[in-house]
Amino acid sequence: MAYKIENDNGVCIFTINREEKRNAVNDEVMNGLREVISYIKENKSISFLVITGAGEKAFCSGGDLSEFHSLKTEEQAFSMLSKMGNILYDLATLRVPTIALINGAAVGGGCEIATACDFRLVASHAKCGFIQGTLSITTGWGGGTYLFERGLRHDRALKMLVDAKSYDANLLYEIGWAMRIFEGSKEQALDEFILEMRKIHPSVHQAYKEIELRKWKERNMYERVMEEIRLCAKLWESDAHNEAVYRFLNKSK
Ligand SMILES: CC[C@@H](C(=O)O)C(=O)SCCNC(=O)CCNC(=O)[C@H](O)C(C)(C)COP(=O)(O)OP(=O)(O)OC[C@H]1O[C@@H](n2cnc3c(N)ncnc32)[C@H](O)[C@@H]1OP(=O)(O)O
Repeated sequence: MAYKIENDNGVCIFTINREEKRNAVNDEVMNGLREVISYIKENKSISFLVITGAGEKAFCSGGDLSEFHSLKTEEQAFSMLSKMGNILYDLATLRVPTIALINGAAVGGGCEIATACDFRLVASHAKCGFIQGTLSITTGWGGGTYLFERGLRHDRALKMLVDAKSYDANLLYEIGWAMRIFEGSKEQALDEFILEMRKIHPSVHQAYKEIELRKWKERNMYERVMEEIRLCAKLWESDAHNEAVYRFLNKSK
């Protein structure tokens, strides 16, 4: 199965389980994310959602280019991008705190998933970046909009997007994208973080999130995410994008 969902005493852990593809997101993973979001909405005993990837090499390498490369037109691209864009919006607006447990590289859409989460705990060896520019596209799942809302200095957020390269963990911490860097096992890093969080009643965590989400509603967050996705869909059908994806998929041949 392309994903795993576990409930560890009120902490719901979603693991993308496609190590051989560096945990790239395909339709099955998207449907899994939908499933976990619905589960949390219906199950009030869940206090946290954690997203992570299988193995140590990658948290998530973004959209599965071998599957999504068949989408050629703007409308075809928009249909896939907006499906994931809606899922990420639902994730970002969940009542419970969300934690990206970044066990390895988070690039492209993987970096967008992490940015849509409230907290980013980053393994010291992990490199993360919005590398979409190297594929002649922009962030296609709303990640640019979330990044600009995350309180990073504007120049640092913008530079992270236009650099289109991966940053190491120290730099991610320095610019304020990573909340914490960890050495050793991700399970231990998560346990320590959850232990601190549990000192405060879940209703308090949820009340603070509500305050932030109200701000987002007033700032038309959903509409802005959809406009971002439309921009990416337009670039998706360009020759430059098609050629870049072809090069990636044929790099070792
Ligand atoms: C679609 C939405 C869009 C968005 O909105 O942002 C995107 O996400 S665009 C996709 C952006 N992602 C990429 O461009 C892929 C980037 N991948 C990498 O840079 C590297 O794979 C890595 C994540 C840094 C890991 O490097 P490494 O450990 O050296 O692994 P390999 O590169 O050798 O990959 C192993 C294996 O996995 C396949 N792979 C990796 N990422 C993807 C992907 N996103 N889609 C499909 N396949 C992917 C890679 O092709 C290798 O396959 P094999 O050669 O068959 O072993």
